[in-house]
Amino acid sequence: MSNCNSCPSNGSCSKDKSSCAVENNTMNNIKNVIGVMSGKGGVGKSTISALIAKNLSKKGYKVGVLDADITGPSIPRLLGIKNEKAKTSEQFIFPVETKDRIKVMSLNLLIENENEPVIWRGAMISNAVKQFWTDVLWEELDYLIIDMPPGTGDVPLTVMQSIPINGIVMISVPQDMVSMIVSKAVNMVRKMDIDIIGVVENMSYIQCPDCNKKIKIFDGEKNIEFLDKMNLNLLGELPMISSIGNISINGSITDKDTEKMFDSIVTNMINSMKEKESIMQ
Ligand SMILES: Nc1ncnc2c1ncn2[C@@H]1O[C@H](COP(=O)(O)OP(=O)(O)OP(=O)(O)O)[C@@H](O)[C@H]1O
Repeated sequence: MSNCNSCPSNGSCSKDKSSCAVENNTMNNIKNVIGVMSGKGGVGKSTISALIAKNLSKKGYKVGVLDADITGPSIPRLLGIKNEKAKTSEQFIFPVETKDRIKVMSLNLLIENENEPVIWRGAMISNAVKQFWTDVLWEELDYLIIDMPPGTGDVPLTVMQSIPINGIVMISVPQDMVSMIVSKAVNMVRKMDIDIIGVVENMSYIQCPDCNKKIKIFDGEKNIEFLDKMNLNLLGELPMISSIGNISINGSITDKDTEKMFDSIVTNMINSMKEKESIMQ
């Protein structure tokens, strides 16, 4: 199945073919693969992966989400899939499609009871992620969003080695931004020769519901210095707000201001990818 012609990185890849560990499924034609990553857990990586997919789909793109967070799979719930299960044949695994036509693959769509924990060793988890790339029939997609496992361990490494990721969106919270945790994740991605599209600063501030004053809980200035030093592009900031925290219940961001902010983050992401693509050509 290994085939450079069907690889989303074809044309922008500097790897020697013999050292490439990526197996592509020739039945799929995926134009862009975006990994959503964070240095540590709980910062909003899955929530933002789901929201990026929804926004891209609303913009008219064909979108898929691969939930590579095998031991903490929250993508189906965030995208409103409650009871559906993925079907399989001898050759393929078929993704479940949401109401807004987003194709989704997650371990929770393959197991009987979503409350059962996945008590697997690292190698099994890595194999499941690889299969989500090689065996799932994604067909034609403009964007495949990968909700990466948190941190810089074995599974994120396997994802980066076995899936041709075009770029990473790094999620951080302001307190973390200046810490070595984000630096570690950024350096790992760069060592793997993968582009960092930019950073989304989540839970950046809260807003007073009465006077609309923005309240920054953490000191933000050092974050700008940090981004500069690391040569990172800030795609945007998001408040800590119930309309983001409740998307699995409401199905989408319910207030216009936050929706606008999110829309501009996704537009920045698309433009940044296009810019880098045109530089490489
Ligand atoms: N901007 C936000 N405002 C309010 N709540 C948020 C926001 N972003 C994320 N949350 C909430 O924070 C919690 C953690 O989010 P999420 O599960 O997306 O993080 P994660 O980084 O993917 O975690 P994990 O490492 O467990 O996969 C969730 O309860 C989510 O609803």
